[in-house]
Amino acid sequence: MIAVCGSGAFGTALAISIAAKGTKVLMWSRDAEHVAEMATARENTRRLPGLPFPDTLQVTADINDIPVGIPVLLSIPMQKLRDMIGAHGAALESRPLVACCKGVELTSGLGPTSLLSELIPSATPAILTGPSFAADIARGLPTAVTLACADADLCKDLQEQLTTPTLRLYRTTDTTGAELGGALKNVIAIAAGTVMGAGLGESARAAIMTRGYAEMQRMALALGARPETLAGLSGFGDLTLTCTSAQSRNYSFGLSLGRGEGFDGSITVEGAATARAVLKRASDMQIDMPITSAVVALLEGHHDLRDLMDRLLSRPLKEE
Ligand SMILES: NC(=O)C1=CN([C@@H]2O[C@H](COP(=O)(O)OP(=O)(O)OC[C@H]3O[C@@H](n4cnc5c(N)ncnc54)[C@H](OP(=O)(O)O)[C@@H]3O)[C@@H](O)[C@H]2O)C=CC1
Ligand SMILES: O=C(CO)COP(=O)(O)O
Repeated sequence: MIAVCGSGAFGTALAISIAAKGTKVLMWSRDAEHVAEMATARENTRRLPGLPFPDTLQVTADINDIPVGIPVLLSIPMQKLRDMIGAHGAALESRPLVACCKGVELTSGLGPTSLLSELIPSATPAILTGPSFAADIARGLPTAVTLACADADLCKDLQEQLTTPTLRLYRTTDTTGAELGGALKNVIAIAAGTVMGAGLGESARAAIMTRGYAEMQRMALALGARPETLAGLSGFGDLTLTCTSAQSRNYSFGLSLGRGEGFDGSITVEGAATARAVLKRASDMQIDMPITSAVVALLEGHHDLRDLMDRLLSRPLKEE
């Protein structure tokens, strides 16, 4: 048995996929009304409509229903994870906790596994990340992602528990690389969407993706990530998906920015807060991140897009 905390699009998709192979899954949400709705409809009509729950998937609004010791997947947006643990951490002690979110916390500069280690030292943190849209996972379309956990034996055990016939997990002990890949690619996806929304063309997007990847590597390697993790599913793989599909909320947010249109503020766009958190860390460490810096400037309304493109294009010429 496993549990999933958070019944957003991603938590629900993982719960459906894992339950569909016969594993018992208990999904928790803080919202009792939503839980009652899901229990009756046997689907999550609010966040992932049209994808029915297998019989092995149950829902609860009481986190204490989660049995002691079983692995818990935490699918809560990065900037909300501290609040969620603050309110419910006592029920999550002494067990594997698999962060299923992508970002860097604005207030602390920590990624999901470091934050879990700080808040629940008795638990063993892991992270599940990589190129995967919730709807694709829930529909049973073929998907491959990275599972990272510093405890190699536990990582192997979790890999077996969480892999399904259509959701294939690769494992690594490099939690730093896996979580930074997932966090940083969202910032570059906003930039890629902006370029496309502004009609600057696919060549410009390819440049943003490639130089964005260079930026991701500079930051991640300086923080101890392994290059092969960045080149894998959680880094290059997710960068490719997120910068090229309008299914991505980060990319779509960028499209709206580029077109000068508004964007629904209730939609989870992890890259916006992460861009600010990463830029602060980068400037403390004196790491050059011009695309991240341009995204932050755009978000804060300090410069318009044309001005920012001119700045990027007029940087000193250098070796690749
Ligand atoms: N959607 C996708 O395709 C993918 C998403 N991810 C990642 O998964 C993470 C979650 O995204 P996603 O599921 O799409 O987000 P959603 O916006 O769909 O859902 C967020 C969920 O978190 C819950 N939540 C928010 N704040 C709290 C809190 N303080 N306490 C308890 N629960 C809380 C929400 O509950 P409530 O409804 O009550 O507000 C909701 O269930 C993100 O980091 C994202 O990057 C990764 C891969 C794919
Ligand atoms: O992380 C994702 C795909 O791997 C989902 O991206 P968005 O959060 O931009 O929708």
